Amino acid sequence: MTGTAPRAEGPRGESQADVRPATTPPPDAQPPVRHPEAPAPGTSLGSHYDHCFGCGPQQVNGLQLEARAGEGVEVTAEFTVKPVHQGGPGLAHGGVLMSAMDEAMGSLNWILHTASVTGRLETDFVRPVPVDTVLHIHAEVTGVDGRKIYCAAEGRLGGPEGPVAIRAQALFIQVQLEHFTTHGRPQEIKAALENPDLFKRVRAFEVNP
Ligand SMILES: CCCCCCCC/C=C\CCCCCCCC(=O)SCCNC(=O)CCNC(=O)[C@H](O)C(C)(C)COP(=O)(O)OP(=O)(O)OC[C@H]1O[C@@H](n2cnc3c(N)ncnc32)[C@H](O)[C@@H]1OP(=O)(O)O
Repeated sequence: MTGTAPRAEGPRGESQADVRPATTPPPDAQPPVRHPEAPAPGTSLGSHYDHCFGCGPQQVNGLQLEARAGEGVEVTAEFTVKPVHQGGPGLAHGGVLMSAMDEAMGSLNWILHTASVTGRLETDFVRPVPVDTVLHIHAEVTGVDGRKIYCAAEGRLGGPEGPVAIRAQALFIQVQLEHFTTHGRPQEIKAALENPDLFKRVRAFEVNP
């Protein structure tokens, strides 16, 4: 009996011939460029939104990730795994670890001076990550193709040179400020727009990309 061959399609319905890992830059992607007004290497990037699960200081059960600018189009960040982040007993939840990688790669926006959101995120979990561990994350942009921003990140245990526990690749898509104002719940958008620093900072990306 001959079975039906599985459909050879990519995540967005591409044919097999077009399938390439969606988070790997195509050969004609441009190398990323550090924006001239990007924060100086070593500078803390701060939170893009106080209530963000990834970086918001007011989100007490969030990740409270603090990223710093690197020399290139890269950032470093430390994530301390707390009991509230558990999956298995005494171990970090995989989805929480993915969030930390997502947030670290999202903070590359400040280095490129653009606003972008995650379109696709792929993760390899290499080692378990116990509660109380500090995950040392390094994230970088690997290529830019129009609105598509290709990123990669690693999380290491015990120090920036420690063993790799998690690897991620992502495709971020550049968006306008209206992405947030159109889709976000009105009460949070209103409050965010009343924060003039945040609004100016993000709007500046569109005026001076
Ligand atoms: C006043 C308030 C102020 C607040 C402002 C704060 C700003 C702070 C600055 C920065 C924020 C940083 C935040 C970091 C947080 C961590 C990051 C997250 O977790 S973000 C949340 C999770 N992600 C989403 O919710 C996206 C949901 N998806 C969408 O909204 C759309 O699908 C979107 C925008 C991603 C794309 O939609 P389209 O209509 O704009 O564009 P199309 O044409 O569909 O895609 C453009 C290209 O990208 C490819 N593409 C899109 N998604 C893809 C996918 N999943 N896989 C492969 N390719 C994909 C497409 O094939 C297309 O490629 P081709 O130009 O034709 O070559």
